[in-house]
This record gives sequence, structure tokens and C-alpha cells, in this order.
Amino acid sequence: MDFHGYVLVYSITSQKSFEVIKIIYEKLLDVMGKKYVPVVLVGNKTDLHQERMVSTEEGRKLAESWRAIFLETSAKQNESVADIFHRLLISIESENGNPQEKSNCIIS
Ligand SMILES: Nc1nc2c(ncn2[C@@H]2O[C@H](COP(=O)(O)OP(=O)(O)OP(=O)(O)O)[C@@H](O)[C@H]2O)c(=O)[nH]1
Repeated sequence: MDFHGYVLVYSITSQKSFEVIKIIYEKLLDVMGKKYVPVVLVGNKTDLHQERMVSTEEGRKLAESWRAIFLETSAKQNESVADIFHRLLISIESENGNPQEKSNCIIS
């Protein structure tokens, strides 16, 4: 099977999940033998903002260091979930050298 991009999700309420996602990313690059892979980094569970352990800034900085897209979501409240896949597809298209406007992939 051919993989083109990845969605890596951590919980904003868990520092451990944030650390684990870094390890997963490194292993991913290692296995694929690449220096770059299209990734959307997702901080999930924004509805639990009172239990937040990972700041938005930390997530954003990590994504920047990977040249990844960064989003915070609440799967529970279905907030920005469709956006994850839309933006991943744009990132994959761009990696493949296809400009966004030429894409005929539609997500609804
Ligand atoms: N409040 C809240 N809970 C969520 C959200 N997304 C998932 N959960 C809950 O988090 C728990 C773990 O969700 P899973 O989908 O099983 O995620 P997982 O990565 O397989 O979790 P683990 O197996 O615990 O590592 C479940 O109880 C979900 O209902 C969210 O956006 N907000």
C-alpha cells in the first residue's frame, strides 16, 4: 500500500501524548527513509480546555519544525474535523507538484 500523508493526533490534555507523537513522527521518517512527509498535526479535545496541558503555541511550534499543518480540534464536538482531511489532501497535492486549483478532489 502507498501512503501519501499522515494525520498525527495528540490530546491537548496529555503531555505524554504530545511526547509520543514526536517519537511516532521520527519513526515514520525513519521507516519511509524520507526527510519530509506531508503531515497534519492535530491537537484534539479542545472542548476540555480546563484540562489543557499542551499549549496551542507548543503545538504550532512543533508543526512548524516539521513543516506540517497544525490544527486544534474537538472530535467530540465535530469541530474542524473535516478540515483535517481537506488540508492534508492539499498538502499531498502540493508535495506531488500539483497546484491546488488544478485538483479535482472534492470533500463534502
Ligand atoms: N472530551 C473529548 N473526548 C474525546 C475526544 N476525542 C476522543 N475522545 C475520547 O477519548 C477517549 C479515547 O478516544 P479513542 O478514539 O479511543 O482514542 P485512542 O487514541 O484510541 O485512545 P487510547 O486508546 O486511550 O490511546 C474516548 O473515551 C473518546 O471518547 C474529544 O474531542 N473530546
